[in-house]
This record gives sequence, C-alpha cells and structure tokens, in this order.
Amino acid sequence: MALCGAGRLLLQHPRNALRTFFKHNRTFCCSNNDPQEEQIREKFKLFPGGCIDLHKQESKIALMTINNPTRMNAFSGSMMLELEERVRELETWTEGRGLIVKGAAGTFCSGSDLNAVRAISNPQDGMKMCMFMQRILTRMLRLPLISVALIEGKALGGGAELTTACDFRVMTADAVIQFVHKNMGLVPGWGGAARLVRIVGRQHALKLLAGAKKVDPDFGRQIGLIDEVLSSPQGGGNVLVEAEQWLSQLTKGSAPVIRAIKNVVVSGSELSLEQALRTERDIFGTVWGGPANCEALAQRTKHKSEKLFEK
Ligand SMILES: CCCC(=O)SCCNC(=O)CCNC(=O)[C@H](O)C(C)(C)COP(=O)(O)OP(=O)(O)OC[C@H]1O[C@@H](n2cnc3c(N)ncnc32)[C@H](O)[C@@H]1OP(=O)(O)O
Repeated sequence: MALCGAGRLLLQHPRNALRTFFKHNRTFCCSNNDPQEEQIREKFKLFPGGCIDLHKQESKIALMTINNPTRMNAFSGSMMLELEERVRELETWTEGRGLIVKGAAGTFCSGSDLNAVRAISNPQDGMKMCMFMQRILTRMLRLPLISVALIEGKALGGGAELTTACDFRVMTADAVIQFVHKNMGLVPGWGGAARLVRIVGRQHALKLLAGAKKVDPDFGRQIGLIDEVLSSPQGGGNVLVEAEQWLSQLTKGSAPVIRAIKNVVVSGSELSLEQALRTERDIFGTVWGGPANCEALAQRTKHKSEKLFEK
C-alpha cells in the first residue's frame, strides 16, 4: 500500500517523531556500564534456579512464563537477570502487539526467592536489587505491547508487584493476590507500591499493603485491580486460551496503530500535560497517512460510493 499524504513525509523521519517519548524513557533503559549494577548482577548469578521463558507467537502476542515451579515460581537471582534479557528482546520485537505474563504449573509467582533474600539482606544489596527490578519492571510496563498478567494460584510479595507491571490483570476464580511485604517487615521494592496507588487509588492501596489483605477475584474486580475473572479452572489448558481471547479484543488490527496507542497512553499517564501533548502529536504523525489510515479511508470512500449507487 503506497503511503499517502503526511504519512510518507513523517515516516521518513520517525526518529524525530518519537524523540520526546524515548528521551523520557532513557532514564530506565539499560545501564550496563553502571558498576553498582554490574556488582548486583554478579551477586544475582550466585543464586541460580528457574528461568523466564518467552514465546513470541504467530498471533503477535508474546507469552512470558515465570518458570520455577519447585519454588512456586519464586524469582531466583538468575531469573532476575533473565527477566532483563526477555524485556530487552520484547523492546526490539517490532511486530509485537501483546504480552501475556503467567506462571508455570498453575500458579503465578511467590515473589523473591527467600534463600536469595536471606543472602542479600544487607541494605546496600537490597537497594541495588530493588533498583534493578524497578528499572526492569518499568521498562516492561512501558513496552509498546498491551500486556496482561494471567494470575492462577498465588501472586505473593514481588509476585503481586509483578502483576501491577502489566496493563491489565485477569485471574482464575480461586486465585489470590497478596502483598505480603508487611508480614516480612518490608514494603514493596519492585515498584509495586507506586504502581498500585495508580491502579486502585490511595485508600485501597493502603488497605492492601498495611492489611496484607488477600485479594480474591470479586474484591479485585471491586477495587479495579482485576479486569476479568476467567471461567476456566486453575491449571486447565483453556486458561491461556481464554486469556489470549480476552487480550486479542484489544490487539486485533494494525500493529503500528496498537503500538502507537500504547505509547500515547504511557506518555499521557507519565508525562506533564505539555510533554504528553507534544508526544501525542509526534506519535499521531507516525500513523496519520500510514497504511492503516489510508486503507481505512479507501474503505470508507468505497463504502460511500457504493451507498450512492444504492439510492
Ligand atoms: C520485594 C519483593 C519481596 C518478596 O517478594 S519477599 C517473598 C515474599 N513471598 C513469600 O513470602 C511467599 C513464601 N511462600 C509461601 O508463603 C508459600 O510457599 C506459598 C507460596 C503460600 C505456597 O505454600 P504451599 O502451597 O504450602 O507450598 P510450600 O510452602 O510447601 O512451597 C512449595 C515449595 O516452594 C518453596 N517456596 C515457596 N515460595 C518460595 C519463595 N518465595 N522463595 C523460596 N522458596 C519458596 C517452598 O520453600 C517449598 O519448597 P520445599 O518443597 O520446602 O523445598
């Protein structure tokens, strides 16, 4: 499809169009040369176990699986490093539209591996682990993909925080989300508190954190933390099919348009109004006159002329 109008001009200079947005995003992009980061990466390697699987499906919806079933999918140190690798892969997956994050063996994630937590419990290492995970989960939330956490079984501690690093959350009828940090003498450290307040508001966030309150599907729907309760049972093969059907209602259509929509929503939710308007304008320019816009216009013109002949 030949590009028409502004689309051709602007797509020749997409870099200019998105400079505002990605300059904002750079604060969280890889800081490989930071010696502190290198030090905590070396420490993470001392705690192997489990993996983060990533399958970029034909449907252009990627499936990320937190896979450490003997530890209820707790995050080992090596899994934190793998999460960074998978997010980096998704940042360059240009035809992607969606992302489903789930746990292996019918449960979501039980947070940090407590064995690793015990070993890096000094404040300095704890802060470095937090900074590392905050940075990666912020990048995951900002991916130009519409993301959903598929929650079966338990999402506890850092696992509950991980659910807030997705755009949406769907859960099976018997699943539970619980910010257990208070019971550990902690507060969220992977960015979960900052995101939770933005999702459910200040009062509900206080109840979930100060009360370490268990969130079942009904309460989750009530406070806006949960977007859908799946009818398929935990561990059943259809859970993933149902979650993908739910997500595909938002990801069908032109991938560049879907990715542009996610980008304008991210910038609208994070930047000042003035910056967000500038970013929206720049991103608008990348789709105005693009293939999907031209095709839609051609369809409507065709439809209108057919209607004229009908009369
Ligand atoms: C900033 C982030 C801070 C954090 O995330 S701190 C960690 C917060 N998470 C937790 O406190 C959850 C600890 N786990 C539990 O409460 C229970 O294991 C859980 C998830 C309710 C499941 O209970 P059960 O169904 O009875 O199963 P279980 O306890 O026997 O667990 C099965 C095996 O999984 C292991 N496991 C579960 N959660 C883990 C974790 N976070 N780190 C390390 N190992 C963990 C557990 O030790 C057990 O292993 P094993 O069979 O005894 O060798």
